[in-house]
Amino acid sequence: MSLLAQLPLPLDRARLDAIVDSVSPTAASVVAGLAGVYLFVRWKTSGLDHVPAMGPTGLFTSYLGAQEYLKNAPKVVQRGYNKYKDGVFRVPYYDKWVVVVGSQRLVHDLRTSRDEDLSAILGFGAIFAAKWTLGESFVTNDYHTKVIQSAMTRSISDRFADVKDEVAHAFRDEVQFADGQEWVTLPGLATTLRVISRASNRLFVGAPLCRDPDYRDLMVNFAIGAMNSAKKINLFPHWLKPYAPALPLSESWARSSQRSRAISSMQRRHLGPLIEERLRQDEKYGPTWPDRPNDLISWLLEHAPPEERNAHEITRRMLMVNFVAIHTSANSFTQALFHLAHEPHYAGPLREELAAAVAEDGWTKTAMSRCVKLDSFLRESQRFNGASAININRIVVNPNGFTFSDGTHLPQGTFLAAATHATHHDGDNYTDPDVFDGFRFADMRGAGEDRGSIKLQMVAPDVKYLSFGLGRHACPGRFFAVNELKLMLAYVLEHYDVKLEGPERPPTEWFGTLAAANRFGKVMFRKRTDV
Ligand code: HEM
Repeated sequence: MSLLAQLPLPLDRARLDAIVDSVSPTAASVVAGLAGVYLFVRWKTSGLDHVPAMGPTGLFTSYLGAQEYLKNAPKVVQRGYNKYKDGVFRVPYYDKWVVVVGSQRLVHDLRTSRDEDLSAILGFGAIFAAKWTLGESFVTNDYHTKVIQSAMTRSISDRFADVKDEVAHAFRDEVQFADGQEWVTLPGLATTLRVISRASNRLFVGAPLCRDPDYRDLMVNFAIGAMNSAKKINLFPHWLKPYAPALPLSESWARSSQRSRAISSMQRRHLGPLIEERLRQDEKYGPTWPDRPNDLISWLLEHAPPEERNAHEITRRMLMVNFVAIHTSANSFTQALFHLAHEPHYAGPLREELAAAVAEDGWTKTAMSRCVKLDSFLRESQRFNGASAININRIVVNPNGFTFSDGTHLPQGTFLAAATHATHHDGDNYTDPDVFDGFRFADMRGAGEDRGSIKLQMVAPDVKYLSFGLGRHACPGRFFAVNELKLMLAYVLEHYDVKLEGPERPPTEWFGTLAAANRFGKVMFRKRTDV
């Protein structure tokens, strides 16, 4: 059976067969020859023979392992973790072996590693096939990360009221009741995506643009297109990746012409005039003119290298930031919403806590940080569901390789990651790890001084809680994300009762290593009468 024929995805078989049939015998021999050389080189040069493998390691048989991994990534990682929890093991991808770090001591080595040894941005770039989905500059200059860490995080308090206002408007627009209708049923993920995109963009570009349906659709479609394309491009070996976007197997969106069109539409129809006006004012008055908007456009312009201080490149950066912000947050919120709808008994204590915090501090960031149960509920949902079987993706860039504190050595070019899902479901780390316990972290924080401690808060990564990564490259957007998610859940709790249509919580959907909230899961909303 050919390798293409073995791809286990929802690919259109008829189209696939047509492509294979249309290839001439000469072209087929050339491709087969190249593939043979590639496989041989890949097999000989991985330099990972000392790392135990999950699945066959033969020249061709490792692809069967890759097929199995694509279908059952969390199970394969779990098997490796059960066996090699104190060390490392490797799992087969179609284009490489990935070394998975199980041991907490070695995960700590990841946390403290230097960029000269392990590259996070190259790891991130590989996962999202950034070269073909977001553009090369995402990897070559990640100044947007510094912007998020500094100006954006500093502005959360100042812009809190705006984001709260947008959350309220967005939910009111989404959850519409006909006359006399008691319950309204909505798709969880799609509804959340629209609310998150508005709330985030209230911070990024302000109103009314954040509400413009055309702007929102361009942003969300870019994010969805990039994600879907990355998943498919990563099924191809490195040498075929440049051609992958042109094949009918991958999203037409990933072709550079389509991507350029998406960026141009956003620039022409929405962001271009705003950015150009901002540049004109900056030129005239310097970067501190009165009423200069405190938003992402201003922050990016302050930090962009000179060659990127133009409408096209800033538009591209805005799309990149939306890409990293929207999917992750929407996924996290939808999972938490499914939990609340599945177990509505959590609503009472959460509402009580919220009412007390708001009575004390009003609708502020300080009030949100008082909501220990709300924080715990969201953190537990991220622990329980996660977004990936493995994360903290790194690539060894030091030509001398990377050596862990237990002496395990990995050569330059090795791709590695931590066993997030298995760590989150390890009975040594959490009591009853496979049970969703919304107030788990609130209970762990206790009632004394530790209650206010940052240690078990949602924003605080540690070796047992890896949803935001770890170390210097831990998610810089997490401070904003957590406040936004709390505001959204707080709004839902205050204004609606929620429940599911059926008895089962919509199961998480897996694509290879990536986990996502169920696309088809629905949530029912009822207006609360006592507010
Ligand atoms: C619940 C929502 C979110 C989750 C679960 C999440 C998760 C993550 C994870 C796992 C990483 C990789 C960390 C590592 O490798 O150690 C990451 C990196 C990153 N995230 Fe988030 N994220 C979220 C929201 C956001 C938001 C709202 C933004 C921007 C406003 C953002 C911007 C970024 C950026 C720029 C990086 C790359 C950091 C670097 O390479 O140094 N994220 N995120």
